[in-house]
Amino acid sequence: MSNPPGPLRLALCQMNATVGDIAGNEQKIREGIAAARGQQAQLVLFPELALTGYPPEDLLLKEHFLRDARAALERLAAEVTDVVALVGFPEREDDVYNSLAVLADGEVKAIYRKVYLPNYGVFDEQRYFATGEGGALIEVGGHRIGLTICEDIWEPGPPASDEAYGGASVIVNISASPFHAGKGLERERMLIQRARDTMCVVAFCALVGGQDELVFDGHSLVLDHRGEVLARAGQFTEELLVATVDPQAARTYRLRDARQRAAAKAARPVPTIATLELPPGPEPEGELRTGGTVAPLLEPTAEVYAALVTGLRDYVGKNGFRRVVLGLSGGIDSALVACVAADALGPDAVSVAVMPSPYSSSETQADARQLAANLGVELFEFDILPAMEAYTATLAETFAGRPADLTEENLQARIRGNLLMALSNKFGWLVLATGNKSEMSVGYSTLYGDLAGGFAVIKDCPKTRVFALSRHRNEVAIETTGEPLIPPSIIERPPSAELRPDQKDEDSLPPYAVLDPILDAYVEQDLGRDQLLLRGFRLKDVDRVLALVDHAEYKRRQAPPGIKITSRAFGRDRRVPITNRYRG
Ligand SMILES: Nc1ncnc2c1ncn2[C@@H]1O[C@H](COP(=O)(O)OP(=O)(O)OC[C@H]2O[C@@H]([n+]3cccc(C(=O)O)c3)[C@H](O)[C@@H]2O)[C@@H](O)[C@H]1O
Ligand SMILES: Nc1ncnc2c1ncn2[C@@H]1O[C@H](COP(=O)(O)OP(=O)(O)OP(=O)(O)O)[C@@H](O)[C@H]1O
Ligand SMILES: NC(=O)CC[C@H](N)C(=O)O
Repeated sequence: MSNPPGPLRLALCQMNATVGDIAGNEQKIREGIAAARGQQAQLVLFPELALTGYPPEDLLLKEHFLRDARAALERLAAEVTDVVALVGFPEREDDVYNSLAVLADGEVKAIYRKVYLPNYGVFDEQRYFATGEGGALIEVGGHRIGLTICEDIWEPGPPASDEAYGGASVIVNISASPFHAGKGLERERMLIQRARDTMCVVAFCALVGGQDELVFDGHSLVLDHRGEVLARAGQFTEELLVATVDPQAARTYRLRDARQRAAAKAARPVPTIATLELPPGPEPEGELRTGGTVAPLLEPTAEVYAALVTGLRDYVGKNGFRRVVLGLSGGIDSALVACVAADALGPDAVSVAVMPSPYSSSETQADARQLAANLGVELFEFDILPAMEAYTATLAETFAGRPADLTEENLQARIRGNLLMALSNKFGWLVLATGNKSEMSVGYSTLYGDLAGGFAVIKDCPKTRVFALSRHRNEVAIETTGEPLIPPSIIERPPSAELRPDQKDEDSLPPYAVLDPILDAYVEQDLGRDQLLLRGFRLKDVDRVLALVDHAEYKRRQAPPGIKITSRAFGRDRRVPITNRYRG
C-alpha cells in the first residue's frame, strides 16, 4: 500500500464575472491563479462559466462567442504551472456543453461536462446546452477529486454519489447560484447534507455580483466529510477563499461506515479523466492545519439589503453609468431606493428630484429634503404645477364636461417621469424607478409615469419588506452615527401616492399586512382562490387582489428590469400570458 496522500490546499476564487467580457474575465482568472499560487494553493477553483459570465443567454448561440471563449481558455491554460486550475467555460464540440476545464502544466488536461441542466425558475440551460455523460474524477497527487457543476450537486444522487463511490474524497462544485432571500442558508444546508451523504470534503466555489435582474451572493464554502464548515467566503464580495483540507480523514471515516461498500458496488463506474502531479503546496514544516477563514452570515434583512446594493452597483457599473437620479417624494419607497443608491454608488453619484404638486403635503416635501441632506446627495426641486396646468389647458376642449379623474392623477406621475428622463437624456444619468412588488403585483403604478426608468431597484420587494429594510437601514445608521438616516416620519406615515387630496394607499388596496401574504401565496406559490380561502383570507380581498394581479400583467411587461430577491420574481421567473381569460 502506498503512503496516503497528505493535506490538500484549496483556493476558491469567488469572482465577479461580467457577462460577455471574456477578456476582462480572463484577466480576473489570471490574477486569481496568481493569487492562489501566492497562497501555496494546489488546486484553484473558479465559478461556473467564469470565462463568459453567467448567464450568457443567447450569446451562446453565436459560434464566434464560443470560439473567443475557447481561445481565452487556451491562453490561460498555457500559463498555468505549479497549480491545478478548474475553470468554467462554454465548450463547443459536437454540441455546446456547460463545462469545467482542468488546466495544469501549460495545457487543458481534461474537460468535465455538466450533467444536470436547470430549466426552471430563472434558468434556461436546456435551450443552450447538451447534457454531459456523468460524473468524472481527476487524480491530483493521489487525491481523487470528483467534479461537478452547480445543479449537479443539488441532485442528491449521481454524479456526486457516483464520484464518491468511485473513490473521490473531495467533491468540487463550481457554481453560479442566484440569490433570493434565505437562499444562502438553504444552499449551505444542502451542501452540508451532500458532504455527509458522500462522506467527502466539499469545495463549493460561487459566482458573486449582479447580472441584470440576478444577484449572485458568493458564500463559497469548504466543508469537511462530516459537513462541518471549514471555510466560508463573505456574501456579496469578491474573495479568494483559501482552505487546507485533509482528504485522508474522509477515507478513514468511510472505513467505519459500511453502507457505502454495497452502494459502491451498485454505482455507475466513473472515469478518471486526468492524473496529475501534486503541485508544490505549503512547506510541511509550516503551521499547516485544516480550515480557513469562516465569514459570519448576514442576518436576513441585512442580506437582502446587501443584495439590493450589489445588484444596483453592478447594473450601474457594468452598463457604464456614472450617476443615477430618482424622484424623492417623502414616501418610503423612494426613500429606500435613495439609501440603496447612496450605499451602492456613494452619495456623490446620486441626484434626487423633489417635484411637488398642489397635492404634495409640506411634511412629505420637508422629509424628502431632510433625507437628501442626510444622505448628502444632490437635490433638484421642480414645481410640477405649471406643467399640470399646461396639460390641462391643452386638453381642456377635448375633455370639456368631463370631471377630473385618474387621467389627471396619472398626468402628474407622467410629468415627473418626463422630468427625470429629461435629466437622464441631458446628463447621461440612469433613472431609478421606485415601485415595490406589492404595487407591481396589483398594477398600482402609472405607465410612462412612475414606471418610467432604467432600473427598478425594489420591484421584487413587497411593501412590508420595504418597511423592514428601511428600519434596518436606520438601525445601522443609529449604530454608526447615533442618528436615523431616514426621517422616522417617512416610515411612520400611512403610504399615499399624493395624487389627489388626502389620498391613502389603503383607500384602494387592502392593508399591506393583508395584501402581501395574499400576493406571496398567489404569485410566489401559485395557490388558487380556494386554497387562499382555506388559509383564512377573506373572499372579498382574495377576489379583488387576484383580479388586480391578473389584469396588471401588461403593465409588468413594460416595467424596467429590477433585482430579484424573492423565490419568484416577475419576469423570467413567472411567465404568464398577458392575453389570458383564466381566473384564479
Ligand atoms: N391589456 C392591456 N395591454 C396593453 N395596454 C393596456 C392593457 N389594458 C390597459 N392598457 C393601457 O393601460 C392604460 C392604463 O394604465 P395606466 O395609464 O398606467 O393607468 P391606470 O392603471 O388606470 O392607473 C394607474 C394606477 O396606479 C395608481 N398609482 C399611480 C401612480 C403612483 C402610484 C403609487 O402609489 O405609487 C399609484 C393610481 O392610483 C391608479 O390606480 C390604459 O389606458 C390602456 O392604455
Ligand atoms: N412630490 C414628488 N416629488 C418627487 N418624486 C415624486 C413625488 N411624488 C411621487 N414621486 C415619484 O413617484 C414615485 C411614486 O410615488 P407615489 O408617491 O405616487 O407612491 P409610492 O409608491 O408610495 O412611493 P413613495 O413611497 O416613494 O412615495 C415615488 O417613489 C417618486 O419616485
Ligand atoms: N447554475 C445552476 O446550475 C444553478 C442551479 C441551482 N439549483 C441554484 O439555484 O443555485
